[in-house]
Amino acid sequence: MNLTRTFVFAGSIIFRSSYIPFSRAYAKMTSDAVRVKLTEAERDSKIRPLLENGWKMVEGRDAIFKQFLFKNFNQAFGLMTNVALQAEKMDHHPEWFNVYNKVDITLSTHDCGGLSEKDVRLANFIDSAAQKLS
Ligand SMILES: C[C@H](O)[C@H](O)[C@H]1CNC2=NC(N)=NC(=O)C2=N1
Repeated sequence: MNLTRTFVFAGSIIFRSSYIPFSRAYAKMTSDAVRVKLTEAERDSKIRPLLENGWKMVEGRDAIFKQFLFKNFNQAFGLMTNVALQAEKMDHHPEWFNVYNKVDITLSTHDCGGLSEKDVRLANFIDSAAQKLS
C-alpha cells in the first residue's frame, strides 16, 4: 500500500467516512495522485454520450475503443501528435495502433484497472481534435 493509499485509508478512519467518498474527495484534491473508477451514475452521464458518438465498450475490459479514419497519413499522424501532447499534459496515455490513415484508440486507466474521469476527459479531447482535422 503506497503512501498515498495509506493516507487515504488513515483519513477514512479518522473522519469515520467510508473509504470511497473520502478517497474520491482526496482524488479530486490530488487528481493526479489517485485515479478512481467511475461510479455507475458517472458512467451513465459521461460514458454514454461517448458511446453515442462512436466509442464502444471493449469486451472483457473496463475500457472504451474508437477507430478514426482520415483522408491520409498526415491527418492521422496529426491527431496522434495532438493527442500525444495532451496525454503528456494529463499524464494519461492511450493504447493505440496506426496504419496509414487509420488510428485505433483504446482508453482505460491502468492505475485503477478501469475507466476513470481521465479517460472521459481524454476521449472528449480526442473527438474534438479529430473533428478539427477532418
Ligand atoms: C506514473 C504515471 O503517473 C502513471 O503511470 C500514469 C501514466 N499514464 C497513464 N495512462 C493511463 N491510461 N492510465 C494510467 O493509470 C496512467 N498512469
